[in-house]
Amino acid sequence: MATGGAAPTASDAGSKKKLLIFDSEEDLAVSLAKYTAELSEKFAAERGAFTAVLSGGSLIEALRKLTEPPYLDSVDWSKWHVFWVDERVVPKDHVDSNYKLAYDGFLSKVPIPPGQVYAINDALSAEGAADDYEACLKQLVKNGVTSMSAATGFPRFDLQLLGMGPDGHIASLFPGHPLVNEKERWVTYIKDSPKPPPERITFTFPVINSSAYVAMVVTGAGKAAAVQKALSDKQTSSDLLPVEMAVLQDGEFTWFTDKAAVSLLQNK
Ligand SMILES: O=C(O)[C@H](O)[C@@H](O)[C@H](O)[C@H](O)COP(=O)(O)O
Repeated sequence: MATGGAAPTASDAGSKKKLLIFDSEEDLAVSLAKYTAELSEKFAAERGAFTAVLSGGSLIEALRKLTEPPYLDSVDWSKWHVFWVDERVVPKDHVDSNYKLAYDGFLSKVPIPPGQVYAINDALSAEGAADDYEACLKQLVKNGVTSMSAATGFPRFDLQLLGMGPDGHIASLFPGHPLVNEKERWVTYIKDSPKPPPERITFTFPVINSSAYVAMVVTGAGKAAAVQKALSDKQTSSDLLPVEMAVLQDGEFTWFTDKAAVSLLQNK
């Protein structure tokens, strides 16, 4: 059931998957800022750090309310540690860089200490950058900045803020690509991404699925078919879209959607 006004619809109450449907992208952005600020406060209090993972794409625009009052002043930005779930292997000032996208739209507007923003090493090859990023994560686990999941043996990020492509991909994990089956690596690379640019590094499913919280931010009619497949009651185990493989081991997964994105769902 869709709701009127700014109030979201929550289904699956009680389970660890939630579906929020907003009337507009503006309402979604307001709610996403509140959700993220509350988790930042929770983890800063509990562990003295907040590890936030960003994707590229439209997500960064959806985070814009965090750069405005009240959050600009009320969030303890000094506790934030920022990572990328995937990054294109291009220079950091390149128009395709997810770092540049996030910097221009979000990071340049909030006082996160620059040493706590973990961009890829853009001087390396895709393979080298993935190795380097994984080594950086291992160091941060040792330092206690990033938690480990006792259940999975993979790092447990506090919040992963993810988008989904119209084909159901998340991070740089694309439908039918062998990388979706990676079980050992924390970070890996792809040189034949169907979405340009072709060379990227990406978190693997074991890392995504070890998260404490995931916000899956999906808007627009172009995503409706993938949302329908992912959220319809008739789940099949074969031929899963990457977004359907995002199943948290011990965490809370929240879909932030708008009406267009859920327009093909029967039971809203
Ligand atoms: O580097 C990337 O390409 C992104 O991280 C990618 O995984 C993105 O999140 C989705 O493609 C959704 O992008 P949109 O929200 O722009 O559709």
